[in-house]
Amino acid sequence: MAEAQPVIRIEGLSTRFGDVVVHDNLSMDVRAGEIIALVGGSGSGKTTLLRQVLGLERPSAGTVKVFGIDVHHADPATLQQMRNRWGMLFQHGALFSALSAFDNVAQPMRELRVLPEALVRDAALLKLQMVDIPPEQALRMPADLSGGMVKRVALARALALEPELLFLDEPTAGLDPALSESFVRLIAMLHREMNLTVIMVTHDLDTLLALATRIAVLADKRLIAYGEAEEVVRVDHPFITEYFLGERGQRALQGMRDEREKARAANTHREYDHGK
Ligand SMILES: Nc1ncnc2c1ncn2[C@@H]1O[C@H](COP(=O)(O)OP(=O)(O)OP(=O)(O)O)[C@@H](O)[C@H]1O
Repeated sequence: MAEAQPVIRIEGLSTRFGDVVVHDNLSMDVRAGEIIALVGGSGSGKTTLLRQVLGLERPSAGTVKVFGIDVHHADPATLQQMRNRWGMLFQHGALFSALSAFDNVAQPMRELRVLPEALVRDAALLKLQMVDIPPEQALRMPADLSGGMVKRVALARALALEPELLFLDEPTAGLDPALSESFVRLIAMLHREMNLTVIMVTHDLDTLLALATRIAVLADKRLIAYGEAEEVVRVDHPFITEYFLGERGQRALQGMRDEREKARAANTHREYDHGK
């Protein structure tokens, strides 16, 4: 059977700023339902790549297709339609400070100019509820919200148009470990329930090992590894050794293995119980 078309296809992408080459002939696919973590050292070109996939920046060479459409050659109407099919959570400037939490989430729906206000209201409250913001908190202004709440409202906003594809730029940056963990659980739940494909840039090992189905590692202007965590850590490269195999990395990897073992044991029990 032919494989389904990837949600994102990057082919032969090169980026240079003046004399500085950031990406050199980079290719990668993202399949429906995956959670891809994009990692790499500072300045390795992660944010630039994300912005290129979103059509905000043009690469010097190569193509980026999202939903099978070339992002950099789509006409404005097509690009707008594509934008309505993806959501993004930026690390900074995630919310409009002059709008309440509710209005921030409602805004992408209002911009469509086709939905009746009653529907916008219900949908915005539902999205806020999904991220655990109760209706009585919905009219609070961003300045009055905690960092964790701002992230959750921004996530609700990214999900406002029921996207198929979600971009996350450092989703847990600035959150303490407990809040990070609950944010990770929230993303995992939304991924399952909304059939999302997710691509995230993150420095946080615990986040990426808990969520990513595949990890893409950018270094030396190339994708030096792209695969499941256990495959990636076997690639012999100084960045991978330093990032994944230091003390913190080893601890996070062990945590991931323990979680998977627990899930496997729970599944085996379930199958056994069904079989009885
Ligand atoms: N518009 C631009 N003009 C010139 N140079 C740029 C521009 N945008 C990015 N760069 C350079 O491209 C390189 C990659 O930047 P980018 O922000 O994509 O890296 P990153 O991997 O996201 O880094 P970090 O983890 O520190 O955020 C850097 O050297 C940066 O200075």
